[in-house]
Amino acid sequence: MIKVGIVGGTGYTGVELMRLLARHGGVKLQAITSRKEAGMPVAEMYPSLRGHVDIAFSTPTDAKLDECDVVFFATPNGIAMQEATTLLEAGVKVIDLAADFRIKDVAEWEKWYGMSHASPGLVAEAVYGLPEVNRDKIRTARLIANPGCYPTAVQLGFLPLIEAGVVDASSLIADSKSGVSGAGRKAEVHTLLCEAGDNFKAYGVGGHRHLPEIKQGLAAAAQAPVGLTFVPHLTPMIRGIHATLYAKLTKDVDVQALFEQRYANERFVDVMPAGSTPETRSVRGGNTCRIAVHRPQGGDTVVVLSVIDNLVKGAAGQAVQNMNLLFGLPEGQGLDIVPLLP
Ligand SMILES: NC(=O)C1=CN([C@@H]2O[C@H](COP(=O)(O)OP(=O)(O)OC[C@H]3O[C@@H](n4cnc5c(N)ncnc54)[C@H](OP(=O)(O)O)[C@@H]3O)[C@@H](O)[C@H]2O)C=CC1
Ligand SMILES: CC(=O)N[C@@H](CCC(=O)OP(=O)(O)O)C(=O)O
Repeated sequence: MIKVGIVGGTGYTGVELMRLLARHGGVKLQAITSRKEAGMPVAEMYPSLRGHVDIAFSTPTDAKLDECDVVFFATPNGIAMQEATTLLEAGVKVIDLAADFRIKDVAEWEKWYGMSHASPGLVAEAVYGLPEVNRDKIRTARLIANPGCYPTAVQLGFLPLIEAGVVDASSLIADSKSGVSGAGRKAEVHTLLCEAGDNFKAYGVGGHRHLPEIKQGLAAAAQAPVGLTFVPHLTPMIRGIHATLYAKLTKDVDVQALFEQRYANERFVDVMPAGSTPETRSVRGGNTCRIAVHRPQGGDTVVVLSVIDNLVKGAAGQAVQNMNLLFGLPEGQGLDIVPLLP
């Protein structure tokens, strides 16, 4: 059994990790931290986990994380970078669900995240945990930078076109919408029901911190810099990301065949039949990224529709997928979930 620790167990990605790991079969939840709820049984705070998780939250200092085989950081940005070195030196693998190790250019990371990096020396070693791109590197890594939610949906949607070199990579557009759980469980005015319910708005139009992350991944695929306009929106749903992606074709290709070939062996990317429109509810609670590709009126604009559950393929599910790869387990273990409908 792999001994697992979770730092930040009271948040939405933390409780989602527990939901997935409780039915995984190959792990033992050894320690789950909370500063505010230390001492409280996990299942008392989250009755959905009654009968599945029988330990209590402990403080990060009491948690004996160095006795784990792997520690997930389901914490705000800036926490894992302070703790990772000690854990790695103790032989513990680290999966950071936050952004501390995602951007290879440390100065660029510091600019977007507004803080100094505490472990710049680890950034080069960290492997960006998008299995559909970096599977072999993930298998041998010690430190995983789990991708952001928007970056997962947007990169998986653009990658077949960029890798094949069939679009103008200087003028990509990603029009993306997220459910409110993407903002986490902390209390904030903009996520109150009366603010976010029955409402729809763009934010971060002038620049969102996921922009450099997406551009880094797409530039690696293009082997050249890319130009991207990325506009996120907050939608009045709890879970889900819907990314509508636009690119200009530079070659007349069968885009449906291109996507089907690229993802033929990818268990967690589903390319729908031509003409389909994926819905966020078709992936709710599951680890699948569901994609449809269109060429409206047969023109040279390709439109990709990409949906994920932000808490699963966009966070905790992808983190479990990465853990499975790190420990040589079947990649889909614990992730064979049929989404919840309606
Ligand atoms: N929500 C989403 O859809 C996605 C989130 N992410 C990223 O995952 C991370 C977690 O997100 P989410 O679960 O939504 O966040 P939440 O705000 O819901 O939870 C954050 C957790 O971190 C703990 N925490 C906060 N500060 C510290 C600290 N200084 N030291 C230790 N623990 C701390 C909190 O518990 P306590 O205060 O009790 O210690 C809480 O359990 C974030 O970095 C987020 O950006 C990534 C992709 C998608
Ligand atoms: C709806 C909402 O607020 N979403 C968050 C992004 C989700 C997230 O958790 O950011 P990381 O992936 O970088 O960790 C935001 O836009 O800030």
